[in-house]
Amino acid sequence: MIKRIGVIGAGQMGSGIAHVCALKGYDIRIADVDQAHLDKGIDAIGRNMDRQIGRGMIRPEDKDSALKRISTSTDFKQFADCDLIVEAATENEAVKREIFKKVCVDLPANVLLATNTSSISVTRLASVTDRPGKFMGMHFMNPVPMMGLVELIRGIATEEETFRTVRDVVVKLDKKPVNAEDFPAFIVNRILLPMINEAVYALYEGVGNVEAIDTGMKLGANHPMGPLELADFIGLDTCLSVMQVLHEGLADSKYRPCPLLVKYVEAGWVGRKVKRGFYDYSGERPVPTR
Ligand SMILES: NC(=O)c1ccc[n+]([C@@H]2O[C@H](COP(=O)([O-])OP(=O)(O)OC[C@H]3O[C@@H](n4cnc5c(N)ncnc54)[C@H](O)[C@@H]3O)[C@@H](O)[C@H]2O)c1
Repeated sequence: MIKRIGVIGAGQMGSGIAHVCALKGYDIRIADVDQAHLDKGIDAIGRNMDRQIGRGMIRPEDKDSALKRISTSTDFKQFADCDLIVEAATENEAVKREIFKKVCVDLPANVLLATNTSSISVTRLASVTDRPGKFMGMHFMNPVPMMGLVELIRGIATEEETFRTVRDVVVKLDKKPVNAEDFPAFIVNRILLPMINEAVYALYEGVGNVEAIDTGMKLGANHPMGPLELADFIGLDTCLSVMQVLHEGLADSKYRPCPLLVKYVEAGWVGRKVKRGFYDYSGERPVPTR
């Protein structure tokens, strides 16, 4: 039975996961590289809960009790009394491998580990831990409080009990679990990210400008967000990492990341989180950059 959940990474996904788990009564411990990232994550949780209060989805007292259930530290030792740890750090395999090696030091053997990776092999990440049987993929969607789906991915060694326990948590969070096999980018991003990459190619080749491409897909395909707006929301660094995993993992040129996407990431224009991506977010309204 899971009561206490550790979250590694206080970015948009880690803070979202902590948010929904705390509202459902789980005690939460969050870690990040420094206190500034942790404080930013806690601020985001508070702001997003205020938005839910404004929409009548939760009560102010729900926010207060959920925030009291969350603690933060840069030290992984805080996870010693957790039942499950969900890793939601930067989408970079080397970073995640280091985290999983480090978190296993002195961690009680019964603690389950999950990764929120968008694309990286769950089996490979599990292999650096001391407990591949107690490891699996738990892929939440962004923004976590709004999105109803969680992809569940078994690594080759994942034990049935691990899978059932993590699945129960997802159901308790009122999210719909779907099972995906451990192939690069699983189901949702295998389909979504090549579409986003294609939109960047359309921009790169001058088929349309940012506004035309996003309006085209919103009104022409009934998508709630245009692909470039969505890319900025996901984070262009994450989009590029997923395309690289698809390209390398499936060895098919159809997944080649668009050079313009690479350039934006090289420039540090990684989307909404830095106020600059395919749109400029520094003013009151997003302004297309091309
Ligand atoms: N952005 C999305 O739409 C989305 C959706 C689903 C899954 N994901 C996945 O979730 C994960 C996080 O993505 P995000 O969008 O929250 O990224 P983000 O850039 O918003 O946050 C990443 C956080 O990880 C922290 N971090 C980096 N190295 C760390 C370390 N060694 N120890 C502890 N913390 C560390 C960073 O400081 C940062 O706060 C990635 O694996 C990503 O692929 C993202």
